[in-house]
Amino acid sequence: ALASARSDTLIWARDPDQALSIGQRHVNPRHLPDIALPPALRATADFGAALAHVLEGPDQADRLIVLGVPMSGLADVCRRLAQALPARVPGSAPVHLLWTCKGISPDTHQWPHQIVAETLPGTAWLRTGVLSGPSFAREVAQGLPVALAVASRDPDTGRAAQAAFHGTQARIYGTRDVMGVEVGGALKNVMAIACGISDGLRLGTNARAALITRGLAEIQRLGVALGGQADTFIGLTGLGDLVLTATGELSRNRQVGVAIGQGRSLDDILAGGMTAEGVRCARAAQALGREHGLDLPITDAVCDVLFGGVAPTQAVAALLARDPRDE
Ligand SMILES: NC(=O)c1ccc[n+]([C@@H]2O[C@H](COP(=O)([O-])OP(=O)(O)OC[C@H]3O[C@@H](n4cnc5c(N)ncnc54)[C@H](O)[C@@H]3O)[C@@H](O)[C@H]2O)c1
Ligand SMILES: O=P(O)(O)OC[C@H](O)CO
Repeated sequence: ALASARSDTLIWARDPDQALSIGQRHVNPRHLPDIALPPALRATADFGAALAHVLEGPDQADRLIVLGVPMSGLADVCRRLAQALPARVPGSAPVHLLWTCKGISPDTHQWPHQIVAETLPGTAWLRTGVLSGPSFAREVAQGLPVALAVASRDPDTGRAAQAAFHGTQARIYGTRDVMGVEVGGALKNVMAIACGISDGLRLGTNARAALITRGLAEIQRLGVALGGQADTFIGLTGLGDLVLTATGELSRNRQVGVAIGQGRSLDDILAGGMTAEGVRCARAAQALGREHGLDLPITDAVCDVLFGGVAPTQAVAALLARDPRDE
């Protein structure tokens, strides 16, 4: 999306073959082999060169770095940045740093913004935020329209993202609610697994709608307890991303759920190395819910099925057998 909006976009890929293919042949053979990437897109495997491109490039007005790695790689890339960033940035304009990952650290239960703050202590010129919302990479790479949100405590970061992404394809909305956006992004993956399980069991569209709606209530309950704003969860990064991921066939989290509902084992499904962030963050979400005394029944059911040896049909029966309550 960035490369179609501006011609000075450079991708850093740690694998030199990937970088060569993206930069020279404009194709990503590993993830999107059938899609032609914008011809102006450049790529490098040299981290220092990529950073210099941002810091020393001609357009100092809106210097933007987007970290497109999964949760498991976020701390690592931030540490690389911390080592490579100069003490004083050339020029006077700030550098804006966005991340796209959706999840919770399985070991420390940290949210992405907490990992960024810990590994990259802020300087006056580095402004940070999360880029999130309903966005299958394949559709974005095909040039189809997409609406996203950038959450940052610094409104300039939202404005920088708007300036960089807005074009014919993307709209970016700004918000200050970093926690709400990150909770929505992480928990919708858990709910997508639940919906996938339900669809794999052929429980019907009524059941799926119930899971989406009650799943959203669960996401909002945790998000508000952690300091997020209630209305964030009916926006792009809450309801929007939940609907996309719980119903869209391109979702890897949903695919995991469908395969489990059809009787496959988690180990077998993940053997090919697929990224399904909901699997890695479900237990952390459950633990955070317990810490805050919250009822998260769908998250509990997903954990029971993924890690507790509970059969999907048993988990559904347990959800239906819960005591009646007000909506
Ligand atoms: N794929 C999507 O449609 C999509 C859309 C929106 C948000 N997201 C979120 O963005 C994040 C990344 O998703 P993805 O699908 O691109 O994941 P991915 O697993 O395909 O990883 C993206 C790239 O990051 C690289 N990477 C991983 N760890 C790294 C490290 N330590 N250093 C350098 N590179 C590293 C991988 O090799 C890969 O090329 C996830 O948290 C996902 O939830 C994905
Ligand atoms: O393929 P998934 O399930 O990781 O979902 C991708 C994006 O998060 C959708 O917004």
